[in-house]
Amino acid sequence: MISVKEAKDLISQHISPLNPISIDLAKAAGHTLAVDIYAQFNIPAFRQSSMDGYALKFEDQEKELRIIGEMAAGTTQNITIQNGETGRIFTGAPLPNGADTVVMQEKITRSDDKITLQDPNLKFGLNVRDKGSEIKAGALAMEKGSLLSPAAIGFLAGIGINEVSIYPMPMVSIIVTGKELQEPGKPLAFGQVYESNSYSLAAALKHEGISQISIYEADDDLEILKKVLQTALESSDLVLLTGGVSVGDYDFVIEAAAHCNIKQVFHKVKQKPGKPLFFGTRGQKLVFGLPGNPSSVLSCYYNYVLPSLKILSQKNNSVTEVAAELTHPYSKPPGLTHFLKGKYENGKVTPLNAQESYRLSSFAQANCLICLNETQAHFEKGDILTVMILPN
Ligand SMILES: Nc1nc2c(c(=O)[nH]1)N[C@H]1C(S)=C(S)[C@@H](COP(=O)(O)OP(=O)(O)OC[C@H]3O[C@@H](n4cnc5c(N)ncnc54)[C@H](O)[C@@H]3O)O[C@H]1N2
Ligand code: MOO
Repeated sequence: MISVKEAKDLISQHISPLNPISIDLAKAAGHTLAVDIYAQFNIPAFRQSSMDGYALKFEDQEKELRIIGEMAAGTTQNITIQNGETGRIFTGAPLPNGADTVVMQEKITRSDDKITLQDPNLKFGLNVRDKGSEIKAGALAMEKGSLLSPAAIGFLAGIGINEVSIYPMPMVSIIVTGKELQEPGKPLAFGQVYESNSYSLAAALKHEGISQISIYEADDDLEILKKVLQTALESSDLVLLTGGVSVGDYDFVIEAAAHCNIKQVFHKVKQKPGKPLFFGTRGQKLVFGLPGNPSSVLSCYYNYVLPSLKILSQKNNSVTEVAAELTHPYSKPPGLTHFLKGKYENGKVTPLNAQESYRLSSFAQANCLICLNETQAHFEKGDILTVMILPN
């Protein structure tokens, strides 16, 4: 059995980013940019006013100025002003030729086609957005690796970009195994349990912006599982199986994976929950066999699957690790790393009740996983521990 660290290292050694694709800017939000983007144009493309007012030559500010025309936003024809002249102008409109400054309309007195200024704070170039002042043609607009946030999308649209090269999100298949599984909402017969792993996993994946998720059910039947796994592999970058990775007579994941030419990277990790975790690859495709207990599934998701998504999509999604002070003593046998469901607040962390891996009630209340190292058995109140803050 390998350690948690060895498992994490092995996973990262076997994953590379998905091949970038070009998509419409409008669909790119939440992705990571796969190339540097350079501005093609000066933005603004022309000198424009940032206020409703009057455009003038600054040197004329003391004079009475005659209005010789108007520039509205969107106008395609320019006017030219001479000394002693002004142009009525609106926010976003091009500056008339010859003008260098805009006075706000609140700061003038107008009579017929004449204005006089009362603006002691007027400066040369005031209320003018210079050509290229947002970005100059040829300048680096956004670096490869940047997150396409709403603001980034707006910025790129504003400099005329309509298509971007991004790292795609993986296409994911979830395969839940187990003859005992029943759909929530249906009556529960003797021996059945409600199927919850596909729900928690799909919710976690959607939280990361993954939308292409296929869910399959496979009975505890090797032939069915082989077929389902083969189908899932054909249409996915990442396959998450739950259940069937332990040593029971009906645990077929390892055998089905071998049959589907999945190269085993590891099986079993010195951890609780999630000891029988399996990880394998087929070419660029990744396969996780998550131990079926609902809490093991999620604990392994946050520890191994989420960091893998980060590499595939180049999106910074990882759980944050912080150091926190333990509020109560806690003991465990040495030999396995334990991940406890906990509550983190103001630098302190408290393990919750109901840590068993078949239970999710504590996980549903938790905001973190507390990492208890493999070799240590006793943890005292006040000990400083590593805590993984979970995404909401
Ligand atoms: N003799 C041993 N028995 C077990 C060992 C072991 O080392 N020796 N390991 C235990 C540990 S730890 C875990 S974790 C489980 C993992 O077993 P599997 O991955 O084979 O999972 P299953 O047996 O199929 O299911 C475990 C448990 O989870 C429930 N389950 C499964 N799928 C779902 C689902 N989609 N939704 C809700 N609940 C699910 C299932 O009914 C079982 O109760 O093995 C231990 N045994
Ligand atoms: O490792 Mo299992 O996940 O303890 O129940």
